[in-house]
Amino acid sequence: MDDGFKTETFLRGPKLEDFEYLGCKVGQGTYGQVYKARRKDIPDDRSYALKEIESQGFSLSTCRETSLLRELKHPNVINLLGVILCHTDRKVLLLLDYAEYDLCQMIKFHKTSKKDKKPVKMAKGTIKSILYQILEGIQYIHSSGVLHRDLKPANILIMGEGIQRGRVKIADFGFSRLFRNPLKPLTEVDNVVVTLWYRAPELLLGDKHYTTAIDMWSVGCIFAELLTYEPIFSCRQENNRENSPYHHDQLDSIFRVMGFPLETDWEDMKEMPEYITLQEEFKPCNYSNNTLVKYMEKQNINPTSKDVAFLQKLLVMDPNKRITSEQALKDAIFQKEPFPTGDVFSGLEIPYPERKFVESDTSDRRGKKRKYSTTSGAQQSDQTQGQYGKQIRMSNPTTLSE
Ligand SMILES: CNc1nccc(N2CC[C@H](NC(=O)Nc3ccc(CN4CCOCC4)c(C(F)(F)F)c3)C2)n1
Repeated sequence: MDDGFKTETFLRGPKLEDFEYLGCKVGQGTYGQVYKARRKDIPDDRSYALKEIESQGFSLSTCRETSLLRELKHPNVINLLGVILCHTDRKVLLLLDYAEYDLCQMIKFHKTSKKDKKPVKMAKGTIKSILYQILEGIQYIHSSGVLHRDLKPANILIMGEGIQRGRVKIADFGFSRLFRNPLKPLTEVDNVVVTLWYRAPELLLGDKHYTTAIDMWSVGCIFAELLTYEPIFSCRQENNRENSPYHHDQLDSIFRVMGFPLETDWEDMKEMPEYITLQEEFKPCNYSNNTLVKYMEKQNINPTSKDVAFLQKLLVMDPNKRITSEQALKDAIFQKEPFPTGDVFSGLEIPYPERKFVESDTSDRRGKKRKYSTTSGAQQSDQTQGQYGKQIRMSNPTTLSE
C-alpha cells in the first residue's frame, strides 16, 4: 500500500468516531457487515456505507477489495471513500457512498404490487436508464481489464435522494467469498447459496477461457427481469459434483427458454469441457419449440418490441456472438425516447421503501448481550441470504495511525 494512500486514508482520513450509525446492516452478513452512517463531525447530510471486513486486520480479501476499489473510479461503480481500522476489534471498515436501493428489492416491489392487484410498473425510462448505466459501469470495469463475474440484481445498487439521486452503482456483496474459501465451489460458501441464475452457459459447461461476454449474459438476464419482474432462468438449488462448474438444472432452465443450441448457433460448444456430460444428459428435441421471443410473449411483453430485439443481442448462447458493452451502448434503443437519464427516477417520486433493519445477533464481540433498538426488516431478496442489522455503536474506534 503506497504511502500516499496510507497518509490520505489513515492520517488525514475520517475516523470512526466522526460517524454516527443509522443502524442499517444489509447484505450478506457472512461476508462482512455493512452499516449506514452519517458524519457527525462536520455538516454533511450525505449517508455513508461502512463495510466491516470479516477478518483480523488486512487479509488478502481486504487488500484485494481495497486495491480494486481504489483503482475502479467511475460514476456507475461503488465509490471507496476511505479505509478505517477499529483498534478494539482489529476490524477494517471500508467507507463508501451509501446506496439506498438495489434492483432486487425494486423488482420485488413491482412484482408484489402486481400480485396485490395494484400493479405499479417500473417506468420505461427508468428501465432504459438503469440498463444504460449498468452498461456504462461494466464497460468501464471491462476496459480496466477486469471481469465482474457475479452481476445480478442484488449487486446493482441505486442512490437515493441527494446529489447522486437515481444513479446506478455496480457493487459486489459477495466479493470476500472469492478469498475466504477459494477451494469451495462458488455455488455455496459459508452456507450462503450463491445464485446461478445469472451465470453464462459457457461457465456452466466448464469453459476456462471465458471472457467479458459472461458479464453481458448477466446484463441480459437483469434486463429481462426488469421487463417481466421474474428471473428469466430461475431454478432450484441442486447438489452437484464437488467443484464442478456443470449444473444440469440451471442449463435446463436456460434451454427451456432459449431452446437447445444448434451446432450452427454455437460452433465451439463441442469444445466445452462438459460437452460430453451435456450430450449424455440432454435431448435437444425436448427443447425444439422453445425460443426467447416465445418466452417473452408468454410474459406479456410485445415480441416485436425493440426491447426484445435488444435482449436477443445480449442473450446469445455463443459468447463470441454476444454483443459487447461498447456495441450495446451504441445500440439504436438508446437513441430513441425515452432517452436514458443520469437520474433513473428522473421526474418521478421514488416509491421504494428505504432499507430497514431487524433484530439480529445482539451478542457483542465479548459475547455479552446488548440491547439494540430494531425495527422490522424488509424481506430479504432471493439472491441475498444475508440479514438486516441492528443499531450499533463502535466502542473506542480509531484509525491505523492512532
Ligand atoms: C447497502 N448500501 C450500500 N451502499 C454502498 C455500498 C454498499 N456495499 C456493501 C458491500 C459492497 N462491497 C462491494 O461492492 N465491494 C466490491 C469489491 C470489489 C469490486 C470490484 N470487482 C472487480 C471485479 O470482480 C468483482 C469485484 C466491486 C465492484 F467494482 F464490482 F463494485 C465492489 C458495497 N452498500
